Amino acid sequence: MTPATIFALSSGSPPAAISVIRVSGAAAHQAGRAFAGDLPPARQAAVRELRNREGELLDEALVLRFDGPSSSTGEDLVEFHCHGGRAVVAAVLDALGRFEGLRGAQPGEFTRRAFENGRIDLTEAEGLADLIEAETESQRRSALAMAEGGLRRQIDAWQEALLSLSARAEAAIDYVEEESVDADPQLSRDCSALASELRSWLLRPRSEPLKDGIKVVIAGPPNTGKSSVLNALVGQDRAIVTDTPGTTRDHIDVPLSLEGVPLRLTDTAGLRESDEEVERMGVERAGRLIAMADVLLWLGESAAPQHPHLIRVHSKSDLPGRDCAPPDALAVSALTGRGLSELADAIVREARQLLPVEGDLALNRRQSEAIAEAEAGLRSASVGDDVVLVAEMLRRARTAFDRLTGRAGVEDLLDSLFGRFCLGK
Ligand SMILES: Nc1nc2c(c(=O)[nH]1)N(C=O)[C@@H](CNc1ccc(C(=O)N[C@@H](CCC(=O)O)C(=O)O)cc1)CN2
Ligand SMILES: Nc1nc2c(ncn2[C@@H]2O[C@H](COP(=O)(O)OP(=O)(O)OP(=O)(O)O)[C@@H](O)[C@H]2O)c(=O)[nH]1
Ligand SMILES: [Mg+2]
Repeated sequence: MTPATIFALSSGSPPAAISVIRVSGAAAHQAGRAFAGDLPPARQAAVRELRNREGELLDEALVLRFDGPSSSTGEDLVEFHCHGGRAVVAAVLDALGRFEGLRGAQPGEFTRRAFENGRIDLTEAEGLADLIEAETESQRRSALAMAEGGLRRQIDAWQEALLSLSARAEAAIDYVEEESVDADPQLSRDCSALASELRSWLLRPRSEPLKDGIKVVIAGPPNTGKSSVLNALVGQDRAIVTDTPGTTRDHIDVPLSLEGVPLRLTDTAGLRESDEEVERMGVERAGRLIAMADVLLWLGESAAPQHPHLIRVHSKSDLPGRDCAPPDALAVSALTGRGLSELADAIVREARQLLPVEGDLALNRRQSEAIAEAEAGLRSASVGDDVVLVAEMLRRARTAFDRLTGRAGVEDLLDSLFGRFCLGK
């Protein structure tokens, strides 16, 4: 059965200067012609009057036609670039809904069709979802590399290598018609080499920190100026500042992008023994947050906790007698702004070490798990002494890659992936 023809507003919510409405599916061209009079040649834009069934003019719009399979969905597709007024968009969507065989699209349904029609694989669809959610430069670059097939091409190369390993194993089986056939040592070595290549990919930083932000926690004794440093870095009065020690209780979380590096800054309660219950709870939380910090900013003179990414801050350096910072600390004043840009630089430097290297593809959890599965198959194949088992292990690795690209066994995850998209994508 041919899938329904779907339509949706693909651009942001009106009012807007222009709104793009897309129609994809077997009935798209017919509906487009009925709506716009006629359609321009494929991949060319033309201005058309859009009229409803009664002949009433709804809008003057730029119209684009794409002929499947050469379209983003792989189906026949029409785009209307309308004036972006609320009523215009509502009238155009309403008119489209009246055409036979057309229905409103679900979120992500255009992309899902692109996947189902083989225009993109699952890793590219994941990249597109991340691209639409990207808020920083590094997120954008990383998502785009995935969306335009960076990982897919790599997987294709691995699949090809696997296929030739499998062919060698199968050939050995066919050659000797015995129950058990000794493995070929060269084949074992080649399996092991491919397994090691996969391992090197698994050892790289993952993509999640790029999306969620590196956790930068500001901690230290009470009244050392932690909340003031947070406010100064963010450039906004987010945390309450008073001269009373113990002001901050609940932690304050602020997303922040510095030089395209995504961060989550957290201000915590000043650490001290307290008889007061709320403060004690705050201090407890601070302890947990310090333990989970990716980067720790430590304010105060007392011994800092052990941390692999520690930045010591000598705060209030504008005050008399606090002019000079210890050699391992940065002199900062939230009041005058002294040292703030050095502090920002230091944070960015530490955070970068925890993020994927620019230009390297970073894997998400699902992708890592599939590659780990393929690696396990290859490792077993490399130590297998019976070539029948070796062939079986290589098949297991191939299946893992098929799941990674969405060629097999992924029905369960399609709804959750495509549900991440906005309507019209
Ligand atoms: N107006 C508009 N802008 C858009 C999109 C869109 O659908 N409409 N896109 C939506 O994702 C993105 C662009 N991606 C696209 C990907 C493939 C094709 C496409 O027609 N591909 C054909 C033909 C390639 C060619 O020869 O130029 C193909 O691959 O066969 C179009 C857009 C972002 N901007
Ligand atoms: N002169 C000067 N005063 C500062 C500076 N930073 C903070 N202060 C003052 O120090 C006091 C405490 O600042 P906060 O930022 O609330 O300190 P805190 O570490 O968050 O304190 P708690 O939340 O109680 O742990 C306030 O009176 C601030 O105005 C600074 O750079 N220079
Ligand atoms: Mg505070």
